Amino acid sequence: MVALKAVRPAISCSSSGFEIGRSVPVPKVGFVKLPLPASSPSLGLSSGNNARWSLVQAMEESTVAITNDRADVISGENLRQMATNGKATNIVWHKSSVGKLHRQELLQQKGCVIWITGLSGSGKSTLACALCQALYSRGKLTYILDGDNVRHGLNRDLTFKAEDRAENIRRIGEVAKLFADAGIICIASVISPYRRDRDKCRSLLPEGDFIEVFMDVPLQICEARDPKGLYKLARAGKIKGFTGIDDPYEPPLNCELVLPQKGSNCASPCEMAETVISYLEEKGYLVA
Ligand SMILES: Nc1ncnc2c1ncn2[C@@H]1O[C@H](COP(=O)(O)OS(=O)(=O)O)[C@@H](OP(=O)(O)O)[C@H]1O
Ligand SMILES: Nc1ncnc2c1ncn2[C@@H]1O[C@H](COP(=O)(O)OP(=O)(O)O)[C@@H](O)[C@H]1O
Repeated sequence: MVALKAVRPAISCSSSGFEIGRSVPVPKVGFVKLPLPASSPSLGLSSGNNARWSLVQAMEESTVAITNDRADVISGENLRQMATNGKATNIVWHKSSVGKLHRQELLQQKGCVIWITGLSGSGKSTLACALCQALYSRGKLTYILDGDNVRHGLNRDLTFKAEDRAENIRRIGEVAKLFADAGIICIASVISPYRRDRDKCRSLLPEGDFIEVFMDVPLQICEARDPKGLYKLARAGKIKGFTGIDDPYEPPLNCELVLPQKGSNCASPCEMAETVISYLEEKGYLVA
């Protein structure tokens, strides 16, 4: 049994067998103090005096859960972003009278993130543009976050080392979350080679709103395309740590859509865009 202590205003609740991924109902408005797991090798946590705590702001009938070393509101009022987090403390979410539902009503669509992952040259940017165009012609608002482009501004300080790639993906995931909250269909087109980094972005969004699309194109085809000549440079040793050559790419294990290369044939970008649009229609993202 783990007691959850309220800080302000006074509330309390408790849970038995509190584990990673388990959720706890929160009875009233306020802050709950959640113990992070006492011992979890995967999180690198230790027990006893080193046990860590996390403050989460919650409302009546919200549900709080611990995932990825972090406590968060996962249902009830849409307050996921309210968690005291990282190095920032004593921060309180300021709510607007115009919310996501109003914006979605205005746009006649639902905000979500379409996360296109795959090797360099697999066709991520081409699909992103085709999708943007096809949705635009249906009167739907999208915004593309392309890895190459974001690295010209927001992420210009980042290299291609694993930790910088992780930070690149974290920032893009957070920005994509804001676009989705704006009611926009956000299309992220990034190699995002590590499963863990992609899964963290998924966990930022409500269930269903992160739609992972894998460009399943073999390395030899991407390399033969080589539109920027980067594979050639990587093979010549002039670029170190190039994804697929001397840096890893971890394909998704369980994503929403796989756009496969069949032998030397590949669906056209427009056909691929239609596949994604059919998915959005089926899941209700193209209506408010
Ligand atoms: N070392 C290395 N490895 C992979 N890619 C490289 C590298 N150096 C530069 N580039 C170019 O950067 C583009 C990928 O940026 P991303 O932000 O999508 O990469 S990542 O998600 O952080 O791995 C990628 O663009 P795309 O070809 O559109 O994928 C490359 O053009
Ligand atoms: N569906 C497709 N069929 C054939 N060629 C494609 C397709 N999609 C993209 N390409 C070509 O592949 C190359 C890489 O596409 P790009 O979208 O830049 O990939 P990425 O963004 O993954 O690096 C480009 O020359 C593009 O014209």
